[in-house]
Amino acid sequence: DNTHLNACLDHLLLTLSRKDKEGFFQYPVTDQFAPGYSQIITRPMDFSTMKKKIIQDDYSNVIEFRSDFELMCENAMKYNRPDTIYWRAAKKLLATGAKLMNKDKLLSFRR
Ligand SMILES: NC(=O)c1ccc2nc(N)sc2c1
Repeated sequence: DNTHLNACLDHLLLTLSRKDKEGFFQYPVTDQFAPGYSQIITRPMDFSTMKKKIIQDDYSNVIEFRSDFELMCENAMKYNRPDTIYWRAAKKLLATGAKLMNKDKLLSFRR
């Protein structure tokens, strides 16, 4: 059962979500706000979608959760130019996530 994993993922999501004070990553990006977004970004991801996936038991481990988080940040660094607040927020968020879900540290959690 995913009970323990989901509790961990909820904690990670809350911690990462709190870093996004401007709310750039809370909900799916619409073409209305970001012209041409759906043509440029083939695999959209955002915190609300990640929350839904936790509730639906879609994640089997933290690695899968981290992949969606990284996808979300990389999408923003692909669509937005480096001199934008969105690109800079994504880069900063990505660094926060890397520390929180450090690859080496996670290996020690494996059975
Ligand atoms: N996550 C993103 O890439 C993102 C979010 C919000 C937003 N609003 C705009 N006017 S462009 C834009 C991009």
